[in-house]
Amino acid sequence: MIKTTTHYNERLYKALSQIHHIETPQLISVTEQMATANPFRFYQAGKAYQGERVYWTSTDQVFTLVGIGSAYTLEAEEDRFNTIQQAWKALMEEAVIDNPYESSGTGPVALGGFSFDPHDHSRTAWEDFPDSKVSIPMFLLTKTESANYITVNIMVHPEDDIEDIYQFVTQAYQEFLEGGTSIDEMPSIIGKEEIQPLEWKDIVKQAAHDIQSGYMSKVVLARELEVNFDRDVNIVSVLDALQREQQQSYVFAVESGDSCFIGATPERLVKVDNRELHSACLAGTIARGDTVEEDQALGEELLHDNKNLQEHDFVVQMIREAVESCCDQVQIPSEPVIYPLRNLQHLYTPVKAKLRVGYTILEVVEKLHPTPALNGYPRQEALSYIREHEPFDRGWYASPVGWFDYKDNGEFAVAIRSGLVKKNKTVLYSGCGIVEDSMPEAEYEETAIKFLPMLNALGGRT
Ligand SMILES: C=C(O[C@H]1C=CC=C(C(=O)O)[C@@H]1O)C(=O)O
Ligand SMILES: [Mg+2]
Repeated sequence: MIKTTTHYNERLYKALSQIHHIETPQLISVTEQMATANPFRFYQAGKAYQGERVYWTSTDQVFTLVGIGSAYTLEAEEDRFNTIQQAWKALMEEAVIDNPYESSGTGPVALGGFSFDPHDHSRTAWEDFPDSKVSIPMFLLTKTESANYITVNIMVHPEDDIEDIYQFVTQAYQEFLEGGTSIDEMPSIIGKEEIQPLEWKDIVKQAAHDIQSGYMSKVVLARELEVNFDRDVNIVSVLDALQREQQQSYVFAVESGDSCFIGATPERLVKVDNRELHSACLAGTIARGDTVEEDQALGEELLHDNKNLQEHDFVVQMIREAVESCCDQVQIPSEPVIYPLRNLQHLYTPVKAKLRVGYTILEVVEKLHPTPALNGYPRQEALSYIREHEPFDRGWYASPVGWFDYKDNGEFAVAIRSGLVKKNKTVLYSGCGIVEDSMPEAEYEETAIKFLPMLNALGGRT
């Protein structure tokens, strides 16, 4: 249980009292430090806000955000990154913020993400997820290595009664802090189906051929795996399993309407902390070995394999170009290293730089997305190819998912190794980089391994 203090209620009341005769809605945000906090219990306690919860933890698993409810939601279709940035800026200029803490990710924070391709509107499964959606949660838990914080955000409207809001928030707050119930058991899998695997191999063959003829240099092609359960999927138990099993990965869940987009991705798009920028190139894959020797031999093979080095190199080239256009002191090692995960190992090149004054994290996201790790190279040719040949809408798969705060710090991951959960049905996504030497069967096997993190967490290991 988390203990709150009277002091906090006083600060909340004081912040609310600062609102007099407003003509437009205004955000109030009050942050308090907590002695202890359990992110899963906090998430579970927010059950009444199902459809408006977000979970996020960084790859080192020492930074976690849990958002419950929505004080305000920003969505945009046209010029989506810029439109959201402008709306956010306007909202922050008017906001009443009481946050005595320095920690990034406290105070007003927006959590959410974007679709892969706003020009692909063959939605179907993705009707709950617009092209962009970030929310400022009503209740935000921020857990860092050394401290826990709770931020309450409230949008006050001109006609609102301050006393009513105060009563509502303090009561809801107390209920939250009591914590949720224990984690439910996972339901059982009753059916599992790979969607059109043979057709997918044909598309891969065709793509390798089109690359050899010079249409483009690389394209990432994905496929789907449908999993059905005897009852509704319990999001917290999947998060719990992902977090235990997938070290070195961002574990996330974004609920929207009746659906939840969930996964454990190793791929960072960008992190900005006090203008220090980190990005990553992660592409090129091989299996893990059964013994240490076999594992190392596979790693060595990957580090010298031309096909995988090529897949990786397109990512490095493009990210370098994007980062150099908005940063100084860009540092990118000339050779990749191995990034080991539970089920596979990748080629990895870290990127570090100093973000120039005047650039926001969303501007960087716009420049970087989609990288050739999930799209291809050149960008437009690969995007058109995916639109034309992949027989489904990617929705938010392979897209930026993350957060940013009012001090312009934030982090976005690339949401791969993920799936869309809707009640008792889940669709998983897995893709791989096709270059001129790609072999359909080997790429098929690679996507099969990439399904495993989600499949295992759902209880579907065979
Ligand atoms: C597109 C995916 O992986 C990308 C990230 C790392 C390695 C990849 C590869 O080797 O093909 C992919 O580019 C996915 O997992 O769905
Ligand atoms: Mg690959």
